[in-house]
Amino acid sequence: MKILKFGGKSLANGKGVHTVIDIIGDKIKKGEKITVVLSARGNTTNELEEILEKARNNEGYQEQLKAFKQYQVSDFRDIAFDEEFENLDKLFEGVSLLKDYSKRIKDQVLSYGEVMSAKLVTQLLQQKNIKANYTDSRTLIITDGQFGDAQPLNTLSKENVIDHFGKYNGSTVNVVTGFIASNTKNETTTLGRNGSNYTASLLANYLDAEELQNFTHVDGIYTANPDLVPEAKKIEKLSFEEANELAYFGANILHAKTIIPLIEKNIPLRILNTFNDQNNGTLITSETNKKGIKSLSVLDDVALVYLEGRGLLGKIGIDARIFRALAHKNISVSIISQGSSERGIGFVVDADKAKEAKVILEKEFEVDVHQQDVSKISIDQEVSVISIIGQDLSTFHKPYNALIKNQVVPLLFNNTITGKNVSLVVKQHQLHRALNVIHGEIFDISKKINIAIFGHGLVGGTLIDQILQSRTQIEKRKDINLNLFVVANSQKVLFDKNGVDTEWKTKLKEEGEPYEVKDIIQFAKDNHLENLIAVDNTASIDFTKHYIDLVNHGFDLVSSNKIANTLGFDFYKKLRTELEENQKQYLYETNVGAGLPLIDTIKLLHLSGENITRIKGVFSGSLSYLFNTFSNEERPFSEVLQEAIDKGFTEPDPREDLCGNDVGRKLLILARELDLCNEFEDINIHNLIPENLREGEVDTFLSRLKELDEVFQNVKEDQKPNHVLRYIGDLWGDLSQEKGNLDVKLVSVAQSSPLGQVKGSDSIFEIYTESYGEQPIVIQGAGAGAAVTARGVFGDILRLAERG
Ligand SMILES: NC(=O)C1=CN([C@@H]2O[C@H](COP(=O)(O)OP(=O)(O)OC[C@H]3O[C@@H](n4cnc5c(N)ncnc54)[C@H](O)[C@@H]3O)[C@@H](O)[C@H]2O)C=CC1
Ligand SMILES: N[C@@H](CC=O)C(=O)O
Repeated sequence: MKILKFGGKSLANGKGVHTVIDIIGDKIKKGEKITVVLSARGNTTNELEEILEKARNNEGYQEQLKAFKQYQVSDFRDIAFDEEFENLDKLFEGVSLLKDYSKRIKDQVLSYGEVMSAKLVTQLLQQKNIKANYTDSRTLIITDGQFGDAQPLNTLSKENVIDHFGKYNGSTVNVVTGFIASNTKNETTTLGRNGSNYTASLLANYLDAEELQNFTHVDGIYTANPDLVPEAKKIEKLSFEEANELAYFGANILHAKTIIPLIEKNIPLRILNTFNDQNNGTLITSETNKKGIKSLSVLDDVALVYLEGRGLLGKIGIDARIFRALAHKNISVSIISQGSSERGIGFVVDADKAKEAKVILEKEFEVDVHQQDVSKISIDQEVSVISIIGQDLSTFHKPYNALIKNQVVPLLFNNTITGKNVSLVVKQHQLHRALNVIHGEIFDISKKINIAIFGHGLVGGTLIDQILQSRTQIEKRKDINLNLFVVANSQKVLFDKNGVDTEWKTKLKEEGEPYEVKDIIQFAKDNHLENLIAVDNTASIDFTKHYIDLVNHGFDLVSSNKIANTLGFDFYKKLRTELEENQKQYLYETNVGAGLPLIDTIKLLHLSGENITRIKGVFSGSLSYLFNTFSNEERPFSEVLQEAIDKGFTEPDPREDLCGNDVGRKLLILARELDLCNEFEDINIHNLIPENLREGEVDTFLSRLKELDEVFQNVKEDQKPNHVLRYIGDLWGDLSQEKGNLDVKLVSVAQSSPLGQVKGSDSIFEIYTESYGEQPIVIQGAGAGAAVTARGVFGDILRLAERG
């Protein structure tokens, strides 16, 4: 025989009950032998509890009671619950007169939920000519007298069940009330919340059932609650042991006690979806699967209790006193953690017991507090417990590190020695993010990286397109899901927590809204987004002022913008301190040489102790293009300059290139990589712009480019034969001192020299070191351009994503 158990949501008005009747009908038609166990319908139990509370508090419960009755019959006009309604009326009236109720009365009130549910389904089955027998479990399951959480007396209950099914179970379906039972005085008791599952597993055990099918409103057990973790996946198979852990740690689809009667008889449990007949659900059996981590589960109605004191050190019996005092008041403790110094112990209790627990402990340790042996007994109500079921401690560093990187620092953690489970207590407001971070880290699914792009001009716009084009491939190859949740310019932002698509430009125009950077931080927080990266593709000094705030709110930084690295040395240091404190990273490979691997190379050489003695070269892609072309071709300077601008080689304001600032910045960035403390003012810069063109709007400057022609034609003609112009950066001097010499200048070099040979928009960097002597390491290649720069920024994003 199979036991079919249907939960409240499966039995709700509308599609619910009728689908249940169809499922039962189909099974009967196929000749399957079944017993049906039912919960109360929809929200019935909660409603009854609320009405009871209102009755006690004299709050006027009549209206809610009326609506409750209507709900029970509204979809079924020919079903009468006169007797049940009359009894409920009397009970509530009594409670409102007494202004109080006992647990015994509460059990009586709640029992009507299951009674009406089972009566209704029995009658509906009978109307379909299916032989059904309403079975009140109070005549079968006998318990102790603990109202609200009664324990079954197995021998008696088993006898009753076998006897009943012996009499009534031929071709008739017994429709049994879940959750309710009775004590030996024939008073109604209940088996605790989710007790219907327990009823079903007790029946399965007593009747040696072939399978227990638990019909719910979800497709099975997931790797995490899909409401909190969108990437959660259904688990096909679980062992009883794992299911037991899940049940304990809050997967309320299972009742903790449910599993034990099934394990005893090795009866498989299948979790199914009433509303999806196409799915096999999750099968729970005694078979263990060695594959590892199974699921994340959450307890969120809990509080953390913490007892601390120097005088506890080495004192015997402290823990015993804590647990005895709490047990005495029936307060159950879970997740315990104690430091080896024994100076403090933290543990978790149900949230509604926390204050009581504190009072009990304050009383128990009154003398110890007085003697200053105990300094603090505190509670934190705003916590949740996450349990990683199947987590081995040997790989626990992965989710743990990911949490820290995402600014979730667990308050406490503990593991089981035999099972593979680790539980973490986290702040409640961090639960959502923590779950997604751990889930992304431990399961075989892609890790989501949430990226905010600031600036979508030449570089930023190209980057967005490159990411959107490659993200599917990257997800396949690297299990990394690049989610662009923000695209912003200086005026507007487009938010999409699921990631913008190729229509981002139009959407930003039409749906973009004015913003401040703090709105983006708040959006990430509100949507519990993890693995955050802010990408700066602006040329704005204003935006760099937000770097520290972003870092403090959990963002890593990637930047093509050179400004932040070339502001005052104090800011440079402060940013790095904040990054270190927050365990965040800042990557800016494109700051020098666009997509060329220059900064990384310099960093590695320096870190490995290689003494860099000089760095020299053509640092600017735009000025390289300008002087390479101008030196070799007989064309006006302004025409070639306009070409460099049109090709996207120059800064948004090309005067930044021509005045030498851009090369100066690059030189300073490299100097600072070598731990030199130079400031921007230390750079000797040869400004190429005649003084009369330096001030004013960029458009005015662009309209006067021709005024540069004569100046540069003269410079070109003043050179020695076979010489060409190059605009170079040079970092030299004793680089072991606090500061180096930084020069930016226009030089004339022999065409046959390495610098003279540079072509197109190539940059060339000669790195002189002690080991390499006179022969420098040379890095050469495209030093500017939107595509190569965006690719470099993309590389930095992937580096961060992989480091996780
Ligand atoms: N073009 C190249 O070859 C290379 C450029 N870079 C750097 O890349 C950065 C971007 O350059 P382009 O794309 O050429 O500039 P662009 O002028 O085309 O784009 C800049 C974007 O930033 C936005 N923006 C400006 N201020 C902002 C703010 N406060 N907040 C948000 N957005 C803001 C603008 O609305 C615009 O969308 C610059 O810092 C440049 O130095 C770095 C290496 C090479
Ligand atoms: N304007 C810059 C762009 C790269 O940093 C250059 O020309 O090199």
